[in-house]
Order: sequence, then structure tokens, then C-alpha cells
Amino acid sequence: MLVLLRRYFALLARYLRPQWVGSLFLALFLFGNAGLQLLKPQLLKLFIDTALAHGVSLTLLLIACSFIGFALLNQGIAVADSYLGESIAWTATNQLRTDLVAHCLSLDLSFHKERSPGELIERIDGDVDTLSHFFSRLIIQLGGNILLLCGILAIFFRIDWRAGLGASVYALIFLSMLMVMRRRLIPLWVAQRQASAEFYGFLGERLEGTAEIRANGATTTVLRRFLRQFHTWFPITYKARMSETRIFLVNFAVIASSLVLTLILGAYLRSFNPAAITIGTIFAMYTYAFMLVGPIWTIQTQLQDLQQVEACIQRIYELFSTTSRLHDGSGATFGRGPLALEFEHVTFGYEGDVPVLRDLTFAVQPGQVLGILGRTGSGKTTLARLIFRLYDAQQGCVRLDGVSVQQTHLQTLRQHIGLVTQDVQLFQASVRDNLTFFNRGISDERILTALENLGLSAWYQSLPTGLDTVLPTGALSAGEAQLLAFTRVFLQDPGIIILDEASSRLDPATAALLEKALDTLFDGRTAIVIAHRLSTIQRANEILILEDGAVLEYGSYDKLAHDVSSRFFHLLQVGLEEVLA
Ligand SMILES: Nc1ncnc2c1ncn2[C@@H]1O[C@H](COP(=O)(O)OP(=O)(O)OP(=O)(O)O)[C@@H](O)[C@H]1O
Repeated sequence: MLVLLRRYFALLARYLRPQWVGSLFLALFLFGNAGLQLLKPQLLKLFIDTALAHGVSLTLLLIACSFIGFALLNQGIAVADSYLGESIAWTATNQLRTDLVAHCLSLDLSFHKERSPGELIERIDGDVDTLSHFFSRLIIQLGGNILLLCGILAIFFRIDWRAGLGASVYALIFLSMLMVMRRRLIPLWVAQRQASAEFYGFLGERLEGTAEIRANGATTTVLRRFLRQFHTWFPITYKARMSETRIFLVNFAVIASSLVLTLILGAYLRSFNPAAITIGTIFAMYTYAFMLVGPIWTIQTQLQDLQQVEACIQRIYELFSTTSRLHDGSGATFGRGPLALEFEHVTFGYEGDVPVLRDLTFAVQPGQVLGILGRTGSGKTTLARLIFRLYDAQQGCVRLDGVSVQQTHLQTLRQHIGLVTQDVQLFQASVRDNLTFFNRGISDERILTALENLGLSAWYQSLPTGLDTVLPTGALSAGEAQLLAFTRVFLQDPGIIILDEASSRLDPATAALLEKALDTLFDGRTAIVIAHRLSTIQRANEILILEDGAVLEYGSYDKLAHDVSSRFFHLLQVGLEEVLA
């Protein structure tokens, strides 16, 4: 409990501190509102008693005007309070969302592999959304409502101790009843939320694989799974909603009977002391009894919300406390220009003791091109991931310019490596944003020069609105997407490039463009190429053939290409595509 409270307040303090002035005003508004609400029935009482005693008079007009004034003030404060509450909540939760996204992005790939994008969206957005109320008003409002409840009960006691006692017993019973009923409801909503998270996880995954699903004719199967998901989701939601409606109906009956009891009690007390219990007092009692429902209902909902918030805060802390298995090194840096690469007895496996790469040793001199070949699943992409430090080797060492990749800061390392994968991620955004990764610091001139250097001027000219043209996602071929990725890397200007070449067959025009772009891209850089085309492999100075994660053949291009007993010689004879595809 203590840990939880500490977490509540740590989170509140961290995200509300920058908005302390707004939060202070919010508290003032909420407490002011409670005070005004307590005053209004007193004015009504005064109005009724004055009207009954003196008939129409100037005092009545004054009371009526004050009532209207209070009501307007009440509304004004409510509007200001909503505005301020929303603004505080959005600012705090947006910051929290940003921190969570930044944290998730800093985690290594094994974390992302274990969770679907849908699940992460639900955890970052769903949980933070629930917290927004907590930030904007939950704690303050809880305090305000407890104050209002105590104020109403105090007024009942002031009218008559029996009225005070009756109202207190009623408040206690009503609150306990609501809490018991709500507690029964919680597991239903937890199950509903779980079903919803599973559904969105499923949806996200299927949307991502739309092309494959269609290509494999699996649409009907996926739709059937959809239906099954709905069949699970619907009854859970239905049950939760029905239970909630039942609570509402029972409450309605309790409230109605309490109002009737208040009128009976008022009449009963008046029969003893008509001077103290006036008609105005009975009306005020009735109004206060009606008003009691508000804070009781809100208090129990807020206690409930606190429970939900508790779960969210726990999950958020859990996410924040998940740390990356990759740690920044001591901060070694690299010089500019082409970088040497070295693998020394590197062994790596995704699943602990099942190695995917086995005892790899090779070296690439600065400015040289290493061509990597191997059947599908032989470990080529994994090798590239180790250079980029998406994972760390379990044994051995990967070095750039003689420095272990684990000794540098991850950001520094990745700034020096240009990575072009087969699966180029394009955004539904302008060509400029796609090329610069939304980095506004890169000028249009630099982008245009890069496009020109890579031989893409003609492509650029064909864009209807130049760099502002919005890229329709999925509208580019694999080759074209790689051309865009080359431009990104060219703008980054790294010392080493890792290229996982597009394995699909390219049309001659795109292939020619890629050839020209590669000339420029490789110039003055070290390159590691997972090659699928003969023309690309011909650029390599060294060849590495992988088989089952181990080196099958490694040597200079010229030597292997002329060695009739080599595997590479054989590959060149039959064609890479046929053997490696
Ligand atoms: N994230 C991952 N988690 C677990 N296993 C993985 C992961 N990525 C790849 N593997 C496995 O590691 C092995 C090597 O995969 P890798 O992608 O490196 O091969 P590849 O030679 O690049 O294949 P391809 O030419 O098809 O891209 C395969 O058995 C693959 O199933």
C-alpha cells in the first residue's frame, strides 16, 4: 500500500510539477464549486420561507437574483474547471505517452518480438488514457466530494440531530452498497479489457499482414478468426454492461425511496417544532438529500477509478522498469571516413543455447566491399543485426575500427552505420519526411543534391509537388523503396553501409538506377552487402558464404571466382538467384 501511494504521488509530482499553478487553480475551482453548491439550497429555503411569511416583496427579488448569480457563477467555475482539467490532463498524459514511447523504442528487439504492436498501443495509449482523469482531477475531486458530503451532513445535523443521523446512515448504506456492487463488476470489466486487448493485438497483426493474407487466399480463415474473437468479446461486454445497468436501476430505486423518506421525516419533525422546521427547511432537506447522491456516487466511482488507476500505474511502472539488454558503452568514438569491420569468434543465438551464428571470424578493411551469400535462414540478416547492435553476441567480439561495438554509445554507433534492409519502412508522409526521417534540420538543397548524386533527379522531376509529394504507402516497388532508403543513408553519411539487397526481381530501369546509386553510395565507405544479384556481388572485394550460421567459404573475390573447387565459383556458374533464392 505504501509503495503504491509513493508511486501515485511520484507520478503526480513528476507530471504535474510543471503545471503547479494550473493545478492550484483547479483545486480552488473544485472547492469553490462545492461551497457554492452547499449555499444554493439555503437560498431556496430563504426564498420559500420569505414568500410564505411576507408574500411578494423586494427581498424575494434580491434572493432570486442572488440565486441566479450563484448559479451563473457555479456554471462559470464549472466551465473554467473543465477547461483547466482537460488542459492539465492532456499536457501531463502526452508527456507520459512520449516518455513511454521513447522508453519502448530504447528497448532491444527481443522486447518487441515478445509483444505485438497492438498490445503495446493498448498499454501505452489505453493505460495512459485511463490515467488522464487521475491527473486532471481525481485526487482533487475526491477531496472536493468528501468535503461536499461532510458539508451536507453537517447541515442536516444543524437542522436536527435526527435528520443528521438519518442522512449519515443513508450515506453509509448507499456508499457500501455501491462499493459491493461495483466490486462484483470489476472482474467483468477486467475480462472485457483483456478480450479487447487481445482483439486489437489480433487486428494489428492481421492488418500488417494484409498483403500476405490476400496472396495466400487466407482471407476467409482470417474473417472466421475475427468472428471467433467477436464471439468471445461480445458476451463478456454484454455481461459487464448488463451488470452495470442493474446497479444503476437499484440505485435509482434507493435514491427515490430516500427522497420520500426525507419528506416524511421533514413532516414528522415539523409536527414537533414548526418554527424551526419550516416548509423552506423541508424543501432544503429534500434538496440536500438529492444532492447527497452526487458526492456519494462520485466518491465510490473515484475509489473505483483509483483501483483501475492502480492497475494502470502498476503496468506503467512495469514498462518503465523493463530495461534494455543492450547497454551503452563507455563512449568510444569513431573517426570520419570508411570504417574497418572485424568479427572475432562470434557466436549468437536468439533463444539462448540454440546458435544461429557459430564462431564467425572475418575482417573487412576500410573502403572494401564484403559480399555475403548464403541460403535463406543461414544467418545473413542476423550477422547484420549484430553489427548494428540490435542484439549482442553471446561469445566473441564485433569491432568497428578496432573498437568493440559494445564500447560506444548506441546512438554514436548507429550514426556511423547506414542500414538498408529489404523491408524498407515508408511512411504515409511527404517525400521530404520519408527521406529525412522527419528531421527538419536537413535542408531541401542537401536532399536535392543527394537525389542528384544518386542519379534520382529524373524520378524527383516526376513528382507532382516535388519534395512535398505525399508517398502513398505500398505504392513503391521493392527496388524503388531501396532507392529511397539509399538516399536516407546518403544524407546520414555513415562510414559503413550494411545493405540487405532486395531479392525480388527488378525491372531493368530500376535495376539500372540502383546500380548507379550503389556506385555513389559505396564510394569512400566500407560496405557489407547481403547480395541477391550478380551485378552487386561483382562489386565485392571479399566474399563470405554462410551455411547454418557458420563460415562455409571466405576469401577474396578474385581468388574464389577463379578457384574451380570453390562454392563461389559454382554459384557464379549457375547464377545466384537460382541457388540462393
Ligand atoms: N528475431 C528472431 N527471433 C528468433 N529467431 C530468429 C529471429 N530472426 C531470425 N531468426 C532465426 O534465425 C535464423 C537465421 O535467420 P536470418 O534472418 O538471419 O537468416 P537469413 O540468412 O538472413 O535469411 P533470409 O535470406 O531468408 O533473410 C533462422 O532460423 C531464423 O528463423
